[in-house]
Amino acid sequence: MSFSGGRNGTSVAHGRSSLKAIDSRNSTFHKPAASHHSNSPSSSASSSFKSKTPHGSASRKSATKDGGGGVPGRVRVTVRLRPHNAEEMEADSDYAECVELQPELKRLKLRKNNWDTETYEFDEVLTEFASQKRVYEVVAKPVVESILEGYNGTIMAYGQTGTGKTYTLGRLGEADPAARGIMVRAMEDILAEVSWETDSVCVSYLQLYMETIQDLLDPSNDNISIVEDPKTGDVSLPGATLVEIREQNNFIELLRLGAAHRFAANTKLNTESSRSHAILMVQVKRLMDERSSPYITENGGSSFLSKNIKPPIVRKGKLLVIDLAGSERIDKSGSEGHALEEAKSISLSLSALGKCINALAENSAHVPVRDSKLTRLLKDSFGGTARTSLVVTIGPSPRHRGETKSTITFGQRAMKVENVLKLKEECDYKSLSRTLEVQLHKLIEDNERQQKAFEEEIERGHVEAENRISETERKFADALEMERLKCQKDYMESIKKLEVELLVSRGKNGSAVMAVSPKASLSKREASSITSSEEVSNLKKSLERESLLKRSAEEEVTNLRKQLSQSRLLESSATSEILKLRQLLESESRQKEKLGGEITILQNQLLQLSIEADETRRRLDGGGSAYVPEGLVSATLQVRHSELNEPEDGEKASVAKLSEQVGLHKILSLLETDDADVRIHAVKVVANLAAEEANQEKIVEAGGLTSLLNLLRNLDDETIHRVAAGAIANLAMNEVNQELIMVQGGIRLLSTIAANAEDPQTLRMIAGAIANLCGNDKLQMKLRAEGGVKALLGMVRCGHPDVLAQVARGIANFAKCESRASAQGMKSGRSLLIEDGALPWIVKNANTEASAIRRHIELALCHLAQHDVNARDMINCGALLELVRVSQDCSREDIRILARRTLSSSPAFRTELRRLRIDY
Ligand SMILES: Nc1ncnc2c1ncn2[C@@H]1O[C@H](COP(=O)(O)OP(=O)(O)OP(=O)(O)O)[C@@H](O)[C@H]1O
Repeated sequence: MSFSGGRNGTSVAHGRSSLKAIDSRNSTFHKPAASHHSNSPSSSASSSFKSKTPHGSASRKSATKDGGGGVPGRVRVTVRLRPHNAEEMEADSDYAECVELQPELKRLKLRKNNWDTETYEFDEVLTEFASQKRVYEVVAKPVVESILEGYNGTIMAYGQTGTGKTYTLGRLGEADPAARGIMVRAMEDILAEVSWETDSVCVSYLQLYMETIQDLLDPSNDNISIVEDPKTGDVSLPGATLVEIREQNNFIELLRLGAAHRFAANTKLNTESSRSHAILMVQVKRLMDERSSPYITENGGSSFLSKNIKPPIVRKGKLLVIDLAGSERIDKSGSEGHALEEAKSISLSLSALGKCINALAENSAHVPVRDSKLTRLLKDSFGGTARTSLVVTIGPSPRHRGETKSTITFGQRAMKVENVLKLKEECDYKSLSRTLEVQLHKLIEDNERQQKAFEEEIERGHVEAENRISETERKFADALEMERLKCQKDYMESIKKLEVELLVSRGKNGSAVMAVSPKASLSKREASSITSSEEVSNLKKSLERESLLKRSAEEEVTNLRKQLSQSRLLESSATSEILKLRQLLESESRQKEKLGGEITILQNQLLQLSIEADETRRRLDGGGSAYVPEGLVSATLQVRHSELNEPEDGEKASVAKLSEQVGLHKILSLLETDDADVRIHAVKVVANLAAEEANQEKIVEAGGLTSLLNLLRNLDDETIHRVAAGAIANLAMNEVNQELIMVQGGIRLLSTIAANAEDPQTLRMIAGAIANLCGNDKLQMKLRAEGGVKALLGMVRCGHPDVLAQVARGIANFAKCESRASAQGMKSGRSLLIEDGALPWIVKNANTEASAIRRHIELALCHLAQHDVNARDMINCGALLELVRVSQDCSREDIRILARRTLSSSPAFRTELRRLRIDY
């Protein structure tokens, strides 16, 4: 809460930057520093913040960003009135409405007694006709929007058993989607906003029963402890089941499971009453800016880590939706045995909550947060740095006026509690490190793959070049060898030829020398020499050709050698590239190691923090008195529930005090004093005391009623008449007193005074008193015989709307008792009201503008119409047509239904309506 916060003038802890600056002892149990008042936290937030996130763009209405300073506001309180239930319809029609709502003025009027009301203002006032959608929008939507932006928020329902807390928060709306409650609608809005790639939504559902926290999703887990971070003040329940929600259906399933496990014990007040506080905890984690995720840039196929590595920002919002157990007083719950223990435990935790709220509202230095588990759980979620919305639920029944008043007072106090919203934002180093690690692995793998491919490529080129060289060399050697062999062969053949030719020429020459002339022998020699020189020149040519071939082969070899050296160069440059890649890899590994080191440091810090948290928790558990002085704790325990819940208004408190100090007998004795001023004052005091149900019996027992009737009888003083009639009207709320008033001739007396009085206030009191008596079945005949009905009808001459409202109430009560008596066979014949001439006035006023008058008359018409003996009179004076109008136009559905039922069950009405051709 800040139920935490800093001492006045000390700023509250928030965010990472404040971690070191906050001393854990001072950071708890104090009122937040800011004291701005704002009627509407949501409006102040919307004007103060423009958050730019991938999720919440600037267009979002309530986008908020506190820039570290926090958003001032206060707890927002809405009051919701439950419609009458069937039992109240039956039992309460004797009484005036207890509560009147003015939603347009955001006001609630609570009836103090027959003629007096108290007015309260709330942030919103929701009538019994408010739809569940409207309730969600008013109570919960601003809180849900805050959660999505990284704030803590709480929505809590407080009120007497059976006033609609679970209806408001927990309805699943499966049969009728319009009936979906706040829990279901809140999750719908959350799921519509979050992104599944980056965000998460987790839910726990718990109940706090008899000071133990139990897991509604796993009932065997029934003693969950509350853990509080000593530095940030964050409260968590590490033992609770945490379920990640991605689909609304899964959430509904969880709610259904939780509701089935919720412990419910019957009490006299409500057979389905919840005896535990139900707590739904929704944790929303959102990645705020996708651009701030690790900067890994793809660049032409090769990747590298940017120098600017920023951790992603994560915002964490925690929503608590709390359906408190019924707030009724222990004595009123009628519990015994185990149920009494339950009621005490509920009372203890609600008292503790009330005390914390009182302390916060009064800006007190100490907020007694440790008095109950409920307040410890709410420490970081009520007021303080969280946005808080409280819906107080009330019922319409005047019989529970005391509880309704207590609920309203609780709500009024809560409206004074300030909050200073704080953003729950942190850097996600873990996810950064995870992402970097993944990226690093990817880079290493990429590099290894590329290096391998490159090496393979080079190897392939190398082998290919070698193959080509050896092939060329082999070809060249073959060609050379062939050429050499050919040359050799040609040469040998030429030599052989020459030798043969030489031999031939020698043989010829010898014989010729002997046979022919020397001249002929010479010319033959010359011819042979010419042939040889031709052959030599041929040989030379062929040698030259061979030389040319050899040279071109040599050139080819040189070329191939060049190619080989080029490919060797290529290989060495590839090797240096590989070297560079290896270096890059090494530097990336170093970077990874460095990050690993940082992560280890952070983990150590985390460990250190959790050790400190454990120690602090141990200290707190072992000796809470370090924070809450012993005396305060025991004093707190002694404070009674009633003291806390109902700080009385000045006048009532002083009257109660006076009565305590002076004594009731003494005050009543002053009614008979001769001093007129003292007497009037005493009558006023008695009237005020009589407004409280608890005093009514005591006053009558001590003879107060007799004294008041004597005053009316004996004094002709208008003020005395007015105030004494008021006191008698209050006493007439009690059934036993009603009989005593009759026995002591009260009706005749009141009727006589009414006949002569002109003052509308005096008439209003008398009409109020008679109207109360009209609701008593046993007194019907006597009341009428002593002129009560006539007196009541006579008072309409005054025309004042307050008097007319009381007259109408009396008539409705009387008609209801008559109708009941007729149904039980205890009465026959037409209504005494009709006999006494009430019908024309009823018809005339049945459609009046004043709702207080109209509602009673509409009820009276329905009661009169129940019995066919009244039908003829009703038809004759136009009451039937009014009844038809009521069955169609009445703003209250229950009355419309009653009128319709009455019309269709009466044969006389049916015949008449057929005759008139009126559909109903
Ligand atoms: N606004 C409403 N409109 C119609 N019916 C309502 C409304 N509020 C409550 N009810 C009905 O009143 C009854 C009691 O309501 P609910 O159980 O919500 O009260 P509660 O305050 O949660 O009681 P408890 O403290 O015992 O849990 C239920 O039957 C419910 O349907």
